[in-house]
Amino acid sequence: TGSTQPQRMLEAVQKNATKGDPESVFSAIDYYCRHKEWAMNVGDEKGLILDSVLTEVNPSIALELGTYCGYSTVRIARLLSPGSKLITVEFNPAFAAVARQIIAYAGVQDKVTLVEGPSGDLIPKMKERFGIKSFDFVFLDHWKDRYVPDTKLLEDCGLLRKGTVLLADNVICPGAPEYLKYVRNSPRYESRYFKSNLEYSKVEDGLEKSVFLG
Ligand SMILES: C[C@H](C[C@H]1O[C@@H](n2cnc3c(N)ncnc32)[C@H](O)[C@@H]1O)NC(=O)c1cc(-c2ccc(F)cc2)cc(O)c1O
Ligand SMILES: [Mg+2]
Repeated sequence: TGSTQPQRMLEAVQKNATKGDPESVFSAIDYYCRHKEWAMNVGDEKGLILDSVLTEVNPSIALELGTYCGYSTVRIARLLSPGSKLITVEFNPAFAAVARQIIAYAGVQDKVTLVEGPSGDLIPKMKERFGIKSFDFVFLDHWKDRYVPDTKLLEDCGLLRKGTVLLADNVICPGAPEYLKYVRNSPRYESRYFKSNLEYSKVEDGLEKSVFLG
């Protein structure tokens, strides 16, 4: 009955996943999006790269830009150590409403703070609103032409520290060419490209991992 695609994804989760089991939640979404309706989740293939970078970083405080329906929110939150937090930013209220339900169904809501609004407005308020000193990890997955301005904003707001890891989705498809130029040419970042495929497809895409050097 779900009239929108995000609502149909939520239905697929409620029908096929086990409440409180994050793995079953994102697996149900992957199955639905691979076999029924494509959707712009980071997906299972790039998701494995996300998992491995997260396990390496083990962030105490993480930021996600572009929640969409919460697929990567659940993937990230399930790997966080006890007491660690993920702040995720989404400006589309309809997407945020579905994401909240998927996050709750997975049982990771205690680790996640979903903030509704545009990243450009919210990033400057992070310190005061959430008492954050700096982020250990940032997952960029929102409008691709916001990657550079928001990275600069994070720098200017003192929200990055020596060693903060930025991981950017879609640097090939749809593409974030300005962002690749920025992090690859800047002496303040150590950057590496993880080649993969666009979610649920054979088209090339990849994740760019960039360590802020301070
Ligand atoms: C941008 C979206 C992801 C979400 O980001 C929220 N958002 C935006 N700008 C802001 C902000 N400034 N602040 C807060 N939230 C924000 C939005 O509402 C979406 O829910 N992601 C994509 O468009 C996306 C597209 C594709 C894709 C690839 C090939 C195709 F043929 C077609 C589409 C693949 C992907 O993997 C994506 O990630
Ligand atoms: Mg993406």
